[in-house]
Amino acid sequence: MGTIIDGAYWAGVSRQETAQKVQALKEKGITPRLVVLLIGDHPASASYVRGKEKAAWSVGIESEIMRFPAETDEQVILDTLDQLNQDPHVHGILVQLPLPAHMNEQRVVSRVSFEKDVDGFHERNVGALSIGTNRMVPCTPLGVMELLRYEKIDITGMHAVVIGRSNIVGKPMANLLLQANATVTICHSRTKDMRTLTRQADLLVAAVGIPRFVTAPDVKEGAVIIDVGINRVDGKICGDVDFSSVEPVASRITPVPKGVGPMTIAMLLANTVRASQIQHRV
Ligand SMILES: Nc1nc(=O)c2c([nH]1)NC[C@@H]1CN(c3ccc(C(=O)N[C@@H](CCC(=O)O)C(=O)O)cc3)C=[N+]21
Repeated sequence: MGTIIDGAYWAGVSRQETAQKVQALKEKGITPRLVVLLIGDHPASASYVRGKEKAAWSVGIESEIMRFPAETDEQVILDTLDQLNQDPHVHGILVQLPLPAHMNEQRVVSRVSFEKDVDGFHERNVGALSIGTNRMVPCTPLGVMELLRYEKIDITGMHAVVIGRSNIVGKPMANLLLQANATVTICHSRTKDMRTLTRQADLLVAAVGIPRFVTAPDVKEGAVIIDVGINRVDGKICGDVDFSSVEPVASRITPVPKGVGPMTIAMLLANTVRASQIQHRV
């Protein structure tokens, strides 16, 4: 039976560490500040954004949500970002994704100054990660690495298989695992005979966005299973892993909810503090 990794617990530990760093900054007269841009009225996005704001205040980070109607001109968003980039009281900027279809996602995301890019989506931060000079690292894969560290799982030499190749999770996840000396395989929608690959995984990261995609026959006995999926099925949230069939085969497994999700939020707060430190050179 796999031990369940308690992401909600570890996120609390991480938030406490962050809260102490916020205190230290405040003693120097610096109050970390995060601004979240929410464009359109995607209901899930609105709820995530409120969760982020609440978490920020809980560690002493000031947070503000700027809301824009879905039909807003992209130029209005770019101008807003230029202003926020200039504002010395703003340390972190996050543009909630997905954006309305008429906007160019990479253009908008890369308009955030790379020093305030707490999502780590700016081209410059992406490039830094790929050459190992990490600056801002995307929150979800960073949260996975923190979970592995907290759980004392040494991935050196492990065969890590990542399912999914998105810019937000799959690619940065593969880069971080590689930096930690895992042997990394990335699977995706065009991969042939995926099961043969996933069955070789000592560490399997599921980031496909398909509910219960990974089932017991995809998994090697004793593997560590990290479920990054957040899917809504019949009003309930479930992961990319079929938890009930996979859990008995795994050595450790993250649940959904209360697995990687809370760590993502905790890493957003940690990145905001890091951004404040970098901008004030402390
Ligand atoms: N620029 C940008 N950055 C993001 O980081 C980003 C984004 N856009 N767009 C949407 C996705 C989604 N995302 C989640 C983070 C935490 C939970 C989370 O903590 N979920 C709880 C459950 C919450 C619930 O019950 O609804 C859990 O897994 O336990 C979920 C989803 C961040 N995203």
